[in-house]
Amino acid sequence: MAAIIEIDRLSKQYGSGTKALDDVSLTIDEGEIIALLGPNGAGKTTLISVICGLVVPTGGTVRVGGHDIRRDWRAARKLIGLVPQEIALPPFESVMNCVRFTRGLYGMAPDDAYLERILRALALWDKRDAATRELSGGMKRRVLIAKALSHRPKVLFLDEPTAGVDVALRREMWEVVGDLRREGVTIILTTHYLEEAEEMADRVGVINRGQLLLVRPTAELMGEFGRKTLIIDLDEALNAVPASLMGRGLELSADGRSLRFDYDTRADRTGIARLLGDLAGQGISVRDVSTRQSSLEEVFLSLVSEEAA
Ligand SMILES: Nc1ncnc2c1ncn2[C@@H]1O[C@H](COP(=O)(O)OP(=O)(O)OP(=O)(O)O)[C@@H](O)[C@H]1O
Repeated sequence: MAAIIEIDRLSKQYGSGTKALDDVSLTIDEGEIIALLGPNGAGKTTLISVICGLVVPTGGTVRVGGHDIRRDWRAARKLIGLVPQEIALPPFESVMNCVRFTRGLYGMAPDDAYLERILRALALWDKRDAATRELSGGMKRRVLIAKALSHRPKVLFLDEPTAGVDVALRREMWEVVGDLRREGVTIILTTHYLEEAEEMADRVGVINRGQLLLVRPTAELMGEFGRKTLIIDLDEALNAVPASLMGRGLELSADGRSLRFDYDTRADRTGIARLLGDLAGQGISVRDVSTRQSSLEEVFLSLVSEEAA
């Protein structure tokens, strides 16, 4: 797949001395959805702002559709739509006029047929003549998306699209993003919600203190998190894992009273039934079994705290 965004060794140090981006490199392919995860102040908004030409980097380069964002900013900007974190709309303007106006800012000829399509897709067509102050918070957010799409960008940035919105609305936003992807729009979103990244993104990038700690396909990450641990509490303590059960990845606790067994939840055969059968065959009686699973949340937190250490 062709690369649409190429970020090479990007850094940004603000005048205050804060290093918001530290040597970030990332290539994003056309049509993919990538979620950037990271705690407050990690540098997510700065990264988006640099790509969109709103913040000047102190080092490195960014190309959008092959155009350098600094030397060739006009061509790069045309390919980009940005949905900012803050909702700011002219309160007395109608929805349709807002969207028309934004399209005009990009120097594009009027195209009401296209704008109708996006307003319909965003379930705003019925509200096209309403003043924006009459809309609910969720509708306002969708107007921001309509504005960002008004010039038919190839790349859409969503900066915390569902911050502070309720569960139903969050699901609705996810659907909108899914529809955009089907249209071939590349989407980069920032979020604090791991569930959101899981639900929508092809790849997840974790940013902390200006550094991109990892970028991995979501399915691959989820695959890792698909691993579970079975904890088997024993009636009587063992001194060691029985020889006949060696090589199965069993781990005995320090007090000898429980065994841990890692398995893949998605495997056809997890090996649990056989293991329990074999334990019984060895005359080892089991008092209780429980499972635990590390979530994306835990892995994310451990990554971020390792960095801080
Ligand atoms: N205009 C600015 N001047 C000085 N420092 C800034 C400016 N904008 C952001 N910063 C600092 O840069 C760092 C990264 O901020 P940024 O807004 O990019 O983080 P973020 O990951 O988007 O956070 P959040 O999740 O809270 O939106 C923070 O330490 C922030 O205080």
